[in-house]
Amino acid sequence: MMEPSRQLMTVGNTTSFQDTLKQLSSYGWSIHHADNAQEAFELLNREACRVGLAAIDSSGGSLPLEVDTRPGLSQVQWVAILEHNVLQHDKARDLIYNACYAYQARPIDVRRLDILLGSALGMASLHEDHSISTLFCPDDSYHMVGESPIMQQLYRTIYKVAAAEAPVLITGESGTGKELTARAIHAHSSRCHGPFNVVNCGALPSGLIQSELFGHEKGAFTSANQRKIGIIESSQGGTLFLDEIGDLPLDMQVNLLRFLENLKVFRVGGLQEIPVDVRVLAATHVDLERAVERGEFREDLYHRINVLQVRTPALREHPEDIEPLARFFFQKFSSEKPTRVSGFSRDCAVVMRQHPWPGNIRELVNRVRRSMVMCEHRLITPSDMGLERRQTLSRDADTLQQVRDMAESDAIRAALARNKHKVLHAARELGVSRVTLYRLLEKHSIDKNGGSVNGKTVDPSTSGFVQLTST
Ligand SMILES: Nc1ncnc2c1ncn2[C@@H]1O[C@H](COP(=O)(O)OP(=O)(O)OP(=O)(O)O)[C@@H](O)[C@H]1O
Repeated sequence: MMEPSRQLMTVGNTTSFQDTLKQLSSYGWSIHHADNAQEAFELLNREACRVGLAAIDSSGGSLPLEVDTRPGLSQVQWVAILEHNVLQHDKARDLIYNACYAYQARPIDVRRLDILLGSALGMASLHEDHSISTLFCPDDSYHMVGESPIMQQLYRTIYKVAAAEAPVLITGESGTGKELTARAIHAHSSRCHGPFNVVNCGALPSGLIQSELFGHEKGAFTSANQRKIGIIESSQGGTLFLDEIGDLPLDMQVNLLRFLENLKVFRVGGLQEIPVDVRVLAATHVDLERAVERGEFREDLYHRINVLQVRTPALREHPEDIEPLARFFFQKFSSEKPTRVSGFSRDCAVVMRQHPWPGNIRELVNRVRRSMVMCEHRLITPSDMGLERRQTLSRDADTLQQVRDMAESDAIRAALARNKHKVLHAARELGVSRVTLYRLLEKHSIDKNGGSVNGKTVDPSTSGFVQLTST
C-alpha cells in the first residue's frame, strides 16, 4: 500500500513564496518549476505532478490558474496563495472557484498548507483511473480500508469536506465507521495538528453534561473545587466530534446551538464568554429528520449541524470489501501478537460473504479477533469466527431485504440462546453495542428471552439461514 508521491508543481513567478517552498521541501515535497504554460505541459509529461501551488497577484491574475482549463493542466489540483484583500476582485474569486482545490491567505501557515496539499493530492489520486484501497491516516490505527465504488465515493467526500470549515453530519448504521470517518476528516483538514476530541452525547451523565461540555469556574456549584475547562474549550484549534448527537437532551441542544452560532462558551458560573476556534463534526445512527418531526431534536440545531453530509455505508452494501477488510484486521492483529495462523480458509471467505453483518465492520473486527484466538489449525474456519455455512434459502423469503432481516433475526436469537439471554454478552458476541441490540430486538419483535413479541414467531431451524455455532 503506497501513498501517492509528493510532487508539487509551480508555474511562473514564485519569488513571493520562495520561503514557503523551501519549508515545503523540508516536509518531503519535491518541487518542480515551469516558467510558462508550455514548460508546464512538458513538465507534466515528465513528472507525475498532481498538485500545484499558484500565487494570485494583486490584480487578481494568476498565470497557472488562467491556463488551467487547458487539457493536462486541468488535472492538477491547485492550491492558491493570495493576500486577503485580493478576494475583492471578481477575477480572483472566479479563478479560485473554477480552477482551485483550495486557497490560503497570507500570512501562510506552512504546516496547514502542507496538510491542504496532502488532501489535494489524495483528491487528485481519486480522480485517476485506478481506485485506492486504503485512505491513509497519519496514525496507523485509523487507516480506512475498502476499494469498492461506495468506499471510493466516501473517500472523495471525506477529502472534499476536509478542505471546508463547515460542520459535518455523519450518518450511518452502528459500526460502519462514523468515528473513523470523523478522524479522517480531521486528519486531512488544516486542523490536523490541533486536538481531536470525542464526546459521546448518549453517555454523558445528565447532571454533568453542561460542565463537561462548557466547563465550570471554581465554586460554581458545591463540588466545584477548582476551575474545569470543558471539552469544547479544550478542542481549541482542532475538531470536536459529537457522537450520537441524537441522544443529547433538549436543554443541552439549546446551549449547543448557541455555541455553534457564535463559537463562544460560557463556563458554568463564569462571567465572560470565551471564543473557541473549533470545527464541529456530529454523528448519528438515528434518522434526525424523524426525530425533529417527533419533537425530540431541535430543527434549528439540525440545520446548523447538517451543512455538509457524509453517509457511511452498511457493510452489506459493499460485500466485496469484506475479505480485504478481514485480511487487513488479520494482519493488524498478527503484527500485534505473533500467531501460527496464516489466514482464512476458502469456506470462511464464502461464509463471510453470506453473513448479513448487522454489527457492520465492528462485528467483523470482533469476529476476526475471536477467530485468531479460537483457531487450532493453520487456516481460520467458519466456526472459528462463530459463523456457519448457510444450508438452504428460506422458502418464504422473497426479497433480498426479507432474507437479510431473517438472517439478522436468526443471528440475534442464536446469540441470545448461547449467552443465556444476557443481552450485554450477546451484544458483545455480535459486535454491536447493547443499545443497538435493544434496537434490533425491537425491530424484529424479539423479546430478550429469544421468543417473539406481538405473537410473531420465527423458527430458526426452518429459516435455514446463517446460524452461529455454539461455543
Ligand atoms: N473502512 C474501515 N477500515 C478499517 N476499519 C474500519 C473501517 N470502518 C470501520 N472500521 C473499524 O470498525 C470499528 C467501528 O468503527 P467506528 O467506531 O468508527 O463505527 P461507528 O459507526 O462510529 O460505530 P457506532 O455508531 O457504534 O459508534 C472500529 O474498530 C474501526 O476502526
